[in-house]
Amino acid sequence: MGFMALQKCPIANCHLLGWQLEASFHETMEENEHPYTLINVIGGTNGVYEDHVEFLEKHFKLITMKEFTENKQDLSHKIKAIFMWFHKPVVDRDLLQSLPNLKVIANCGVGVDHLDLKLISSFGVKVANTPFAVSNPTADLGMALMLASARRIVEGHQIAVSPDTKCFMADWLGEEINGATLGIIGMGTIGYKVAQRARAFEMNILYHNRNRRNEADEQAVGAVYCPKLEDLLQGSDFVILSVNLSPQTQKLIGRKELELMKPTATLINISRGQVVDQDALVNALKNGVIKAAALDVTYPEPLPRDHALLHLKNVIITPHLGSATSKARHLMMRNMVESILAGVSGLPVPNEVHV
Ligand SMILES: O=CC(=O)O
Repeated sequence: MGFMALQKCPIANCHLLGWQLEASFHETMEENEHPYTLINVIGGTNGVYEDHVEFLEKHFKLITMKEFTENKQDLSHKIKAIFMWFHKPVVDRDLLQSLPNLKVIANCGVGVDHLDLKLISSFGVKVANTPFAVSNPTADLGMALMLASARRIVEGHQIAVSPDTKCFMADWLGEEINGATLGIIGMGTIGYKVAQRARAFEMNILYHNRNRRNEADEQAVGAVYCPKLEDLLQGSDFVILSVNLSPQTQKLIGRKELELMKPTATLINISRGQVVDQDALVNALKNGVIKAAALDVTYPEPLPRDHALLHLKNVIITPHLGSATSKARHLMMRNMVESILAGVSGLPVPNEVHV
């Protein structure tokens, strides 16, 4: 059944890895031994696919947080892995202390800012994430937000469907991204994939990153390194944020940075809401300091319904859709399953996140 579930998965190039791990896992498993996995919620409506649940259930007894909380004494020694789907369950010192045989936490998505990696590692537990599954769809979404904002697609839709619309306006204009300058803050895998896409749209590309990319990478997308963030902010028509959230990137874009941007510029955020000082952003958008913002992430998510960002005409907000494609979600699940199988078998954990 597990292998059938693998075959159903559309991500063909992962079959072998999954199968190998499955086979080696069996070799290390005692007859009838079942490592337990703590899983927060299962069921299609929560985005956990039934075929992957079947696959997990072949190897693990799945325990929900509710079951665990109700029967801690019996279960705590048996649990070897945590399947963390969209930041749940919350992993804190109390939970780690109550799971002495925990080996691995498989986290969906790339961001691990919700995990205390040092604390987890001090318990001898490994963490894995799913960076490759999310990078293409997140970069796509960055482009989609940039285009939607530049071409006023959301406003256009509202006009097209409004019962008050009698005729379409010839003077209702947006901007072209072709020939414009895109500043990419955070040139990791996602940032680089944004650059590849922007290159195809014939944009000029500036980037700012902790480390400069090698010359071949820069040349392949025509990206110019800006060691100083100010230079990127001053020179860009669109600024996209694709950094990890860390103490260094918290409120990286505040009032001072927004004031350095062109009054015609648009800020796009596909990283984490906390990278932007939202009060400063609201002021900048209200006062014409920058032209517009397109945000896939906010702080908190969702924003309170009376939050100013929800009521500004020059803002587009999507509900954290970066990895929200069926292809990405399947691949995330598969990668998590692979990491759990490896972690409980004492094999090197694919996509391990190091402290
Ligand atoms: O937010 C999405 C992720 O962390 O992958």
